[in-house]
Amino acid sequence: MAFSLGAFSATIVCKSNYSLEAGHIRRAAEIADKSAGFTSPHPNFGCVIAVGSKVVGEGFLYAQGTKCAELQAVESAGELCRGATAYLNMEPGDCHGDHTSVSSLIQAGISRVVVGIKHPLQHFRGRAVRSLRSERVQVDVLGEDLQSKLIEEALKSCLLVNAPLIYRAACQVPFSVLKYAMTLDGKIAASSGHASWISSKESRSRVFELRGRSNAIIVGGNTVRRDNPRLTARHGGGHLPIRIVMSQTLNLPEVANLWDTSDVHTIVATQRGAKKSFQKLLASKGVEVVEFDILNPRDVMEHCYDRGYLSILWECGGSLAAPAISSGVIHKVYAFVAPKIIGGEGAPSPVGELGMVEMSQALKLIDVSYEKVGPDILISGFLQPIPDLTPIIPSVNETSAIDPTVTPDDARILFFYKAWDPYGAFSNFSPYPLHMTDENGVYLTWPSVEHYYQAHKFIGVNDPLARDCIEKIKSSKSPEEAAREGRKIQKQCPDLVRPDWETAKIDVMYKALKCKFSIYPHLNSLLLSTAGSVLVEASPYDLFWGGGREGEGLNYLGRLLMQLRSEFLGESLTSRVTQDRGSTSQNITKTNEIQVPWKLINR
Ligand SMILES: NC(=O)C1=CN([C@@H]2O[C@H](COP(=O)(O)OP(=O)(O)OC[C@H]3O[C@@H](n4cnc5c(N)ncnc54)[C@H](OP(=O)(O)O)[C@@H]3O)[C@@H](O)[C@H]2O)C=CC1
Ligand SMILES: Nc1c(N[C@@H]2O[C@H](COP(=O)(O)O)[C@@H](O)[C@H]2O)[nH]c(=O)[nH]c1=O
Repeated sequence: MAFSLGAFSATIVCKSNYSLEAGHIRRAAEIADKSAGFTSPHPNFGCVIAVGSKVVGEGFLYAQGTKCAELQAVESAGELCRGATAYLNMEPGDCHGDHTSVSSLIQAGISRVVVGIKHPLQHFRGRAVRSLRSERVQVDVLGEDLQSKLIEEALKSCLLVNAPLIYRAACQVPFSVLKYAMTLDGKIAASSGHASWISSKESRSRVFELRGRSNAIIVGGNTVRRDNPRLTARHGGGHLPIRIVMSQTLNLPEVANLWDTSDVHTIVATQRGAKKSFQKLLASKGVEVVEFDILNPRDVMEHCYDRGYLSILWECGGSLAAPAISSGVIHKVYAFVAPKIIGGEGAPSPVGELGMVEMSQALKLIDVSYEKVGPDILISGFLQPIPDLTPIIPSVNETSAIDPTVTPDDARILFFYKAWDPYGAFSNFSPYPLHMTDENGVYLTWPSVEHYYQAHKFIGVNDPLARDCIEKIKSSKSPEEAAREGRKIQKQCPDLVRPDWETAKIDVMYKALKCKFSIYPHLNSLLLSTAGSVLVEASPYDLFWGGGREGEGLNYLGRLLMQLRSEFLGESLTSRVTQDRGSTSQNITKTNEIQVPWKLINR
């Protein structure tokens, strides 16, 4: 949609009104932050539409796949959008190719957009800004087009809201926060190891909120032995992070709160080969065990990065906090200081041996905040400054993903995983609604392939509970919620799962993929544009649908997409292997024999 030059020039604002501008951007950042951690991992977007000082519309993204912040704000402002200014904490990513964020602003007649920060990922960076400008919408980016002390502060609030994404993108590990509660004399427990409680109820509620913003909470084996923690977010609703225990010895109790995985998943990270019998016991309780050659904080963080985590909260004691700090994976510290003295020469302190001998070597926190929480003081600050992304991204590793002409090895492999990655539209979590008939020929709409797939675990089961589960999954707000719901019910109520699920699931998936790539022309083109490349879902832990960390996964999602591509290209690979016109699962089994050896390629 084009605008007349007259309308454009009439909306040039006086840039001296920085206090107003900064206020609206800070509000966009504030509402963006409301969804932090709720459905992870996704960036936080907020949009405020204003006419002068008056806010006429607001919106924030709840999770990927839900209505974008800009569209919500436009809908709430209605006709008042015409000629108004939209304030965005971050440039939209439009990772699903639908461009709703940008087009909703343009179509509503927004004449100026103020952007807090450009998108941190290189393949999105500047794209939405260019699209808006090409439609003659005036775009001002903080720090580039607008500069002042107030603007700098507003820019900082935007950086803080998406700090996890920025650190993750720049450092190739998730954003990590070390949190501890200590007495005024610097102890995190009495010399007996007893620690409940040092901080006040108010402080501990604050910790629940911090947990709710994180993808995972980490503790060491000793904390499990000593405290038997639950590590859940109990502040009333919101996201529940998974729990990670780092234990070299696996000398852990057979019964522990963390082994109850009915609501939240637990991972035990350990040394390769440690106590196999205990590993089996954990597995029987639904706890995932991940072995590392040498267990250390950096490798565990790289593993978490591969799993797509944005933000980690370390709630360990000092002996684990020290190597985490010295290996450079901790970015921020939250210290709750209680006005209590416990004494005790052997009482543990928050950070163990760092090898420093002079005070001048001490690590100095940056951007320190002091806050009174109940009777305690919360001191927080960064150990590493928020990275400046411009020169760092893309990293060498990212280049091959961004530019498909760059190949990591001889064969051309396109990895996809998270929905906002360059080929993220191939992910089942990318939010493309499917319109499909059910077994009675009735048209139904599924918000994503993931919703469809998860619900089909329970379809055809003659039990009203199964039908309730289907409805619950179908109405899940996001693909992540649908996945969580489907997996949870499957685990807790195996009787509700259709008996043929293991043999039917590939056909169910193929049907959903075929619908997705048939009804969205740009997805169809994207899939066809990959002809000649091997598609691999880079999921490090789903060894059926994904490719695994080192190629140990079966990559069925990648295989089905390649099969679909062949079908669309009219050169069915399977028909060359076999004339069998049977089910997809039969075809795919035969196709296995001629798969490109992508597993040989080291990512
Ligand atoms: N006030 C507070 O905020 C907190 C207090 N605490 C208290 O602190 C005490 C426990 O402290 P602490 O033993 O330091 O804490 P942790 O148990 O959290 O960390 C140490 C344990 O981590 C495991 N680990 C795995 N990899 C490493 C590695 N590379 N380096 C070191 N350890 C590794 C080991 O488990 P394994 O031995 O199984 O191999 C080790 O014993 C308890 O008394 C607890 O109550 C704990 C957390 C917070
Ligand atoms: N003692 C202590 C903390 N300890 C941390 O909290 C964990 C217990 O969590 P949960 O079982 O979920 O209540 C414990 O294992 C340790 O990691 N935290 C605090 O905020 N203040 C405190 O005084």
